[in-house]
Amino acid sequence: MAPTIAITTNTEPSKVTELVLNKGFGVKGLSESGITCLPNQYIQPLEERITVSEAMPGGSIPIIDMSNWDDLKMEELICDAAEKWGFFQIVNHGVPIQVLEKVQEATHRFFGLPAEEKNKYSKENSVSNNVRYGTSFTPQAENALEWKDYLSLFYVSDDEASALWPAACKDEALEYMKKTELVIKRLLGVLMRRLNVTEIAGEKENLLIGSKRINLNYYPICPNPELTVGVGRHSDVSTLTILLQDEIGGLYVRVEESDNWIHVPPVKGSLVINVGDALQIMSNGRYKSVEHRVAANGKSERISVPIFVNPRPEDMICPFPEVFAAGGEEAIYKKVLYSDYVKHFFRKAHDGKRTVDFAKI
Ligand SMILES: COc1cc(/C=C/C(=O)SCCNC(=O)CCNC(=O)[C@H](O)C(C)(C)COP(=O)(O)OP(=O)(O)OC[C@H]2O[C@@H](n3cnc4c(N)ncnc43)[C@H](O)[C@@H]2OP(=O)(O)O)ccc1O
Ligand SMILES: O=C(O)CCC(=O)C(=O)O
Ligand SMILES: [Fe+2]
Repeated sequence: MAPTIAITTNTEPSKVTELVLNKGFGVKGLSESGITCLPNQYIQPLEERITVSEAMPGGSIPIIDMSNWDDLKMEELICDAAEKWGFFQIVNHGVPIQVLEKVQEATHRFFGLPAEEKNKYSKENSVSNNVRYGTSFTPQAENALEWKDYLSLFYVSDDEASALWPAACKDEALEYMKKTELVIKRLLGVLMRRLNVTEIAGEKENLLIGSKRINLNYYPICPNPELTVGVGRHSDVSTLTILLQDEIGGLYVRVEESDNWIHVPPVKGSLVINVGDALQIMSNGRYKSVEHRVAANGKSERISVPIFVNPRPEDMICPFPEVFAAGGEEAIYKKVLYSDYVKHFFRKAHDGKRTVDFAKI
């Protein structure tokens, strides 16, 4: 049910916070309350807004067909894309389309629940830190809020997921995680070969795929999309992110340290893959964890479902020794405890690539 309070640009910030955060309506509740203009705390500074003029026309991140695993050309395309763009899309990846559609339906089902149901999983109310319903990114640290609600699920075991994840989405989220396991291992196998890492087992397996987090992102219709963002510029802190987006579009990726951004067009049945900070660190900067952001939309709601594949929280991460096999290359990142790295990321507002400076020598 939509909240009954009338919200305008000048509604007292505390009233907006009460509704969105404390009562758990999220920005979805704001959007459905009938607001016709954006409350002040969502207005982003000019330099953070997404303008079409910055978007590079014509260019595109690679779309890679994965139907033939023995194809050496495919391996080259994957590694080249991870080095140059940090982003690519995959098609014919082996994850059944029904699994993708079901997790999208489940995402709509979860966000369609009444606010008091969703709010049982807020930071304050959730029985576990591994299940969290929230809004924006880090509302307590942000000067301007972002137009997004999310549910974040940290995977520990099937039993824990069964017991703690919301019934509206747990089976579908788990199935999506399971059915993407093979393609994740294959992608990492390919990426590791170029770094002279021949086997993903033992410690390497922990460092590359030791933990997983799945987020369900919901971007409601926004009354002034040009004044705010769905997600601000950031790079993921994962090893690799597997992202399922719907048909709406709005994800932009920074082009090689320029001020240009490129749109990632929705391709039915595809998955968007991006390198995260942990892999940038472990590859000593060879693979790029690239800034990306999401525009708000004035006409349609949008959902996306990223799986963040990560080291385990207790792992120390640093460049793999194999990367230096050829000699002559110096380490540019030091050893950091992965959970310290993630906490550093979560405790500040989105600020683009500066998170990785935390691990710079
Ligand atoms: C939300 O919008 C987002 C999210 C993203 C995410 C991009 C990613 O790459 S996520 C992948 C991150 N990697 C992992 O989760 C695996 C490793 N996990 C860990 O190290 C730990 O589980 C932990 C995440 C550090 C949490 O450990 P815990 O001991 O429970 O620590 P806390 O003290 O409770 O939390 C630390 C700090 O982080 C905040 N936080 C925790 N979980 C989340 C979450 N799911 N979403 C947002 N924030 C979270 C928590 O509030 C704490 O901050 P305080 O200020 O309260 O101390 C990309 C873009 C987006 O827009
Ligand atoms: O919604 C999207 O397309 C991307 C979301 C994202 O970057 C994230 O959740 O880390
Ligand atoms: Fe991201």
